[in-house]
Order: sequence, then structure tokens, then C-alpha cells
Amino acid sequence: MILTLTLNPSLDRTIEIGSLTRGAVIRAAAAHLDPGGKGVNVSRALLANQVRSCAVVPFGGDEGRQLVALLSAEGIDMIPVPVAGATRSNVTLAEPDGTVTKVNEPGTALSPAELDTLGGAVLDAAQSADWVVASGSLPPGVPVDVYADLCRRFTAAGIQVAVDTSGPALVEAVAAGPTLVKPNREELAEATGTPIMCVGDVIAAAGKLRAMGARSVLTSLGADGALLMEDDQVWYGECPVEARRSSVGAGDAMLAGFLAAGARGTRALAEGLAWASAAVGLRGSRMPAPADIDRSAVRIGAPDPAQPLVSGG
Ligand SMILES: Nc1ncnc2c1ncn2[C@@H]1O[C@H](COP(=O)(O)OP(=O)(O)O)[C@@H](O)[C@H]1O
Ligand SMILES: O=P(O)(O)OC[C@H]1O[C@](O)(COP(=O)(O)O)[C@@H](O)[C@@H]1O
Repeated sequence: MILTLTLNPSLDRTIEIGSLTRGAVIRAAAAHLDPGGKGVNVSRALLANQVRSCAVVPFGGDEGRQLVALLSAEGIDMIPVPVAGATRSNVTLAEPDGTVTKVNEPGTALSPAELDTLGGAVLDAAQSADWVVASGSLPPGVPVDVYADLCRRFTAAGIQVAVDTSGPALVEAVAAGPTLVKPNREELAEATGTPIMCVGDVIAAAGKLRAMGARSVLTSLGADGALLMEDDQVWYGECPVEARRSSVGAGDAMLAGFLAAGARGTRALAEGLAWASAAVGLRGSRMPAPADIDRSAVRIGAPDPAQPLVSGG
């Protein structure tokens, strides 16, 4: 069972527009509402592919009740923890060519007592977990070492921990020795203080994260694919997308696919890439089901350090 913790979940509203013009009144073509937050999405993707998962999720206010209702409707196995502050809403403006502009709210603070309750829920549920996935940003006021603390507890108890977060929380977590981290290009550059312009830069920075404490590093590189570094091995892979609709949730789908396929080596990397590409082809932050996933376009090989990265970072 894969247990996910999302301290800062969201209602994800995706608004489809023709094109983005600052300062204009934009008439939207359509809008979608999805339950969101990184760990929530990992659990959604796993459920859609019949892999057992449970999501620990704080929820508050009308938005929080709506989040829980949407997750229940999807059939997610979850531990919803009521909190005082309202769950945030994140907005994505999606253009027809697949370009997305995201506005993520900071979320509302969790009190120390609420954080203790959430930590207790994770510790209890982790008894029957193979993996604990700690994902997403921290709401205001939450100590930056919260994921690091979980890493230390679980790795000491022999439970594997994956972390997907950003900024100081990622740096702290890496030092606590997680089994796996999944930064994107920007997060990797920020955590290591190095600009990342080519595949060689990714290899150097991922090596730095391993030297800082992470066991395996799965770096997602947007349209450039992904690079996996574990032990002394490095693989690079990509999986082109025919029709891009929304990349929101693609990183979460990648982590879910990677974990579902055993979280090691080329098979897991290929599965992560296939799930991520499928997510990019779906509207909003919909997670791919088996019928959406096409493994035939995945290419895995040795990385070429000189290869420049073309997608944003
Ligand atoms: N434009 C794209 N074309 C093909 N694959 C993509 C594209 N955007 C994202 N992906 C896939 O989704 C994965 C995660 O996307 P990325 O933007 O790196 O992560 P995150 O969503 O965490 O920021 C990438 O590694 C890649 O496999
Ligand atoms: O916690 P953060 O970093 O604000 O991110 C939350 C957002 O990320 C998502 O989980 C999508 O993540 P990815 O695009 O990185 O896979 C959205 O559902 C959510 O709105």
C-alpha cells in the first residue's frame, strides 16, 4: 500500500481560454474542477490503475468539504482530517496549445495541534504501508523540517519514503535521507543552487542531492523527459505527447507510475514517463487510467550530458 500525505491540498480549477492577455477580460471556453494537491494526485493516479493507496488529507471550510466530496466520488481511500482553515483553490489557465499558467494559493495555516493530528494519522496508517509519499508545498507557518522529520522516522522503521516538494522543505528532507525525491528542473536548480541548462547539469545536480542524503533522484524535465539517478546508475528517458492539453498533475502521475512499477530501474522510469505523458494529454488535472496510457512511445537510454534542455526552467 502506498500512503500519501498532502499537507496543502487544493481544489484545482482549470479554465480553458483562447489565449492569455494580461489586463483583458477573457471569456473562457470551458472550466473543470478536480481535487488537487500533489499527494492527492498520486493517490488518484494509483487508484485509476488499481494500485492500493490511501491519502491523508486535511480539509476545511466549504472548499474542503467539496474536496472530500470529489475524492469520495472518485472512490479514493482516504483519511480526511478536519482543520479550521479553509482549503485553498488553485487556478490554471489552459491555452489550446497546452500552455498552462498556474496560480497556486498559499493555503491556510495549520495549528500545531492539527499538525500533530495529521502526523499521528500518518504514523498509524504507515504501519501497513510500503511507501509513504510526502508531497507538495507546506501551508504558511508549518515548520520546514516537517517532511524531514517524517523521513527520519519512517526510514528508521524500514518504510520507504518519497518526497516531492520545493524550496527549503526539499533541502531539509534530502538531508534526512529519503528513499526517493522527485524534483522538477526548477526545484532541482533551487535546491542545489546550480543553473540547469543541459542534461549534464541535471546529472551533476542530482549527484549533489544524492551526496546531500537522497538515495534515488527522479528529476522530471517537462517536455525534455526525465532522468533517474540511483546507486551508480543514470538513465534518461522521454515520451513525446501528441496532443498536449494540460501538464498540471503530470509530475504527480510520473511519481505514481514510477512507484507502481517498483520504483527502481528502467522499467519504473518507463512507467513513470508513460503515465506522465498520458496526464499531459488529459484536460485539467485528470489522472490517467490504463486506457489512456501508451507505453509504445517511451524511449530510455544512456544520457547525453551535452544535450541542451528545451523546455522552461
Ligand atoms: N510538454 C510535454 N511533453 C511531453 N512530456 C511532458 C510535457 N510536459 C510534461 N511532460 C511529462 O511530465 C513529466 C512531469 O512534468 P514536469 O513539468 O517536469 O513536472 P511537474 O509537473 O512536477 O512540474 C515530465 O518529466 C514529462 O515526462
Ligand atoms: O503544493 P503546490 O506546490 O502548491 O502544488 C499544488 C498543485 O500541484 C498539483 O498537485 C499538480 O502538480 P504537478 O503539476 O507538479 O504534478 C496540483 O494539483 C496542485 O494545484
